[in-house]
Amino acid sequence: MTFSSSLSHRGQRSTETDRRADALMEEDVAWGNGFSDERDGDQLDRSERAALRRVAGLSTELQDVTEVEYRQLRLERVVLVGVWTSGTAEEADNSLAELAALAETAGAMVLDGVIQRRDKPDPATYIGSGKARELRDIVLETGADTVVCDGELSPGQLIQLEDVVKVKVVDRTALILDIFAQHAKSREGKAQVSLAQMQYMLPRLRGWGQSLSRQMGGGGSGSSGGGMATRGPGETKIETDRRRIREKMAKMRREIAEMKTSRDVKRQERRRYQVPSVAIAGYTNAGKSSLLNRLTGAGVLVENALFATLDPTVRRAETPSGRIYTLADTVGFVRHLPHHLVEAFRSTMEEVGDSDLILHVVDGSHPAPEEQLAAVREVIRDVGATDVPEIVVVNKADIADPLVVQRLLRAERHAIAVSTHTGAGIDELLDLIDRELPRPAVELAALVPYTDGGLVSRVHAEGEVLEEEHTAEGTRLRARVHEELAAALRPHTV
Ligand SMILES: Nc1nc2c(ncn2[C@@H]2O[C@H](COP(=O)(O)OP(=O)(O)OP(=O)(O)O)[C@@H](O)[C@H]2O)c(=O)[nH]1
Ligand SMILES: [Mg+2]
Repeated sequence: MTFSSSLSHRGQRSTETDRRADALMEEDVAWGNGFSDERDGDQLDRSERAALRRVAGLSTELQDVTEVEYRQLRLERVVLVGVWTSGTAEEADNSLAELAALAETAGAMVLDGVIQRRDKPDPATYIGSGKARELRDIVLETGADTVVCDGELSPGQLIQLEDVVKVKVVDRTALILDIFAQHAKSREGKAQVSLAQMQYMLPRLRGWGQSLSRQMGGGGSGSSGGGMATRGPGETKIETDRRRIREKMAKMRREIAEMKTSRDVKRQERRRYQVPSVAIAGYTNAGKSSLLNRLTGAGVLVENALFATLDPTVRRAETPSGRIYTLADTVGFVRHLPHHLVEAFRSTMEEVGDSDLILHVVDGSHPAPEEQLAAVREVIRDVGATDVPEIVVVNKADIADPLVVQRLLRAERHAIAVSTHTGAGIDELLDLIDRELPRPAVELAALVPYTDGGLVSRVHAEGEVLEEEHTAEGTRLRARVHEELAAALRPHTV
């Protein structure tokens, strides 16, 4: 392959897809490279991680220096395009604004965004063919190198739209997958994302026949009209690639299952000690990590980028009355979460379903907070977490329209307005958590000798002290505790 051929629009897709396909088929896909399970977000800031990612990406594709510069530029200049099929113009704008935020999170520079009103996406080119040609003009005017579509496109649509606009076309699903890949930190998170990427790419492999066959010196490369499958040696190569990806996926599923087991064990351990668990859920960028920081003082990564958090980070926290509970930060939800990702992240979300209380954080300053609440609830329903009590935490009260905050507080049965920035409402929230946490089952009275002081500390941490008095014989307690602790206290009960 000559460099000039890689500059043709076909070549662009080919080199990109070569790289992705190769990366997927390498024995060790980037996860599992020394990142431990315990890495949970406060170690690297995002620019460092992004820098790490870029270098790692280059090392697999580096062919010559000119090409490196070309690639770096290429990913960063995008034009967005959406098809507006239903709802108001404002909703359509919000959707595109969200796509812009996603693209920026992925490291792209957004140059322009266009929306087309139509009943349904065009089966051939997503937007109508006339609009596709206009889009081509915008691409030329702005010097964009990538078009990002606000939906999931079929392999055929991607290719046909690329043929018109003559730059790379990416859909929302691929974009979200890319962000997930950049941000997954734990071994399990990385494995889940890789699996989801493979699932997304498998049916799209056919369109890459050209590049794959060219790679092995097959005949298909320069021939015109070979956008879809090419026959001959390339076909065989694609079949081999498909089989290898399927094998890799099976292996990954097994490994994910094992990782899940070890996480379940940890969770059961927490259960055994009856530590109540609180999960912070909510739309991406709502302020979940900021809230975790406020409530626990943990230094978890916070930034104004979508999906800053991908792996659940679990912290120990304490209610004002001194009861211990765990507080888990979770990955942000987003509308139209690609189906594969809902599946892939099910295990992460199970944590939400398993918790005793959900703090559902919503950004009160967002133009459509109700939509975000609904989108998150849909996923919560998906993972069967509907029985878990929920507190709606309307965040960013410092910058939100007070009328919107009032509207939300009125509409939600169990809601509180806070600002993690100013700290407003946080004390009330802590009290609310204290009230909502499940009460330990056994109420008892005991006289614990001072020689057994450890037991008293446990009652404070794991149970709920109702009365306490220090007497000559020891500590006199009335408390609610869980079964196991009740058994330990039995010799001293009065
Ligand atoms: N003005 C204001 N900004 C806030 C508040 N809470 C969070 N933010 C900002 O909102 C952005 C997102 O905060 P995060 O805590 O990272 O949000 P998140 O929900 O964890 O986001 P993801 O992990 O990406 O899903 C950051 O820029 C925060 O500084 C608040 O109370 N007021
Ligand atoms: Mg976060």
